[in-house]
Amino acid sequence: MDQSKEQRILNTVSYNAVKGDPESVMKCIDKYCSQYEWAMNVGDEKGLILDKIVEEADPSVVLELGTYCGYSAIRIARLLKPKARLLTIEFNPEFASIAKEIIDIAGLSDKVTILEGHSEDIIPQLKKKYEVETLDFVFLDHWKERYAPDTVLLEECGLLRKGSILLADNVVFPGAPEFLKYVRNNQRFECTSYPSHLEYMQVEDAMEKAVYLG
Ligand SMILES: CNc1ncnc2c1ncn2[C@@H]1O[C@H](/C=C/CNC(=O)c2cc(-c3ccc(F)cc3)cc(O)c2O)[C@H](F)[C@H]1O
Ligand SMILES: [Mg+2]
Repeated sequence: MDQSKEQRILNTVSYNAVKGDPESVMKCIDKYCSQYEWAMNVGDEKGLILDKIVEEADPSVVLELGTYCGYSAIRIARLLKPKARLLTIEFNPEFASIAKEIIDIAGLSDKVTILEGHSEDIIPQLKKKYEVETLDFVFLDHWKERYAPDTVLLEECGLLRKGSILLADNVVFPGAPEFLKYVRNNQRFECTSYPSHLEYMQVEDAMEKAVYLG
């Protein structure tokens, strides 16, 4: 049976990237996905916005929803201070195993833990099973209609504290209208829009930052 697109992305990374160099892994994926096969990585344009927001936040505990091939996990983890860690949730076993290998090639396995399963099952386990107190930063990039319910779940589970930052990809395309409605009409969140473009395309997109005010 011929390989999946995600397997081909792993092949190009393992063949062309410099082991232990996150930047070269990112470049390799961006080059492949802009020249050969489009894939839903946050990409280099929105990635730069993500970088700035992560650097400004300098988070110790990060949660990502939707690992996919691990591109944004690498993008975030490469900026984290030594003791900081990133937990990323992925329910597709093929994607989880490909992401694990790509994150390992980037040399970031000590900072990144892939939690295999459904966000709505794993989020309630973060405190007890994964020793999380509260989350400093959450990157939402999974199924778009799950952004809002999972935000409510994070709050209900006591995982957000004053100043916790939520950053959501694709709020324009494919779009996350319920999420935008929820956070923008909620005085417990301070929202900022970051207009950009869909990864590797000219199509308009944006990311939304929602800071939890407690
Ligand atoms: C719902 N709970 C989940 N728990 C754990 N893993 C999950 C969960 N839900 C999904 N996953 C996991 O998270 C990933 C899903 C990412 C979804 N992303 C997109 O759809 C998405 C789509 C486009 C896009 C743009 C234009 C176009 F023409 C077609 C597509 C662009 C983007 O940047 C995206 O992020 C993964 F695949 C899935 O297993
Ligand atoms: Mg996305």
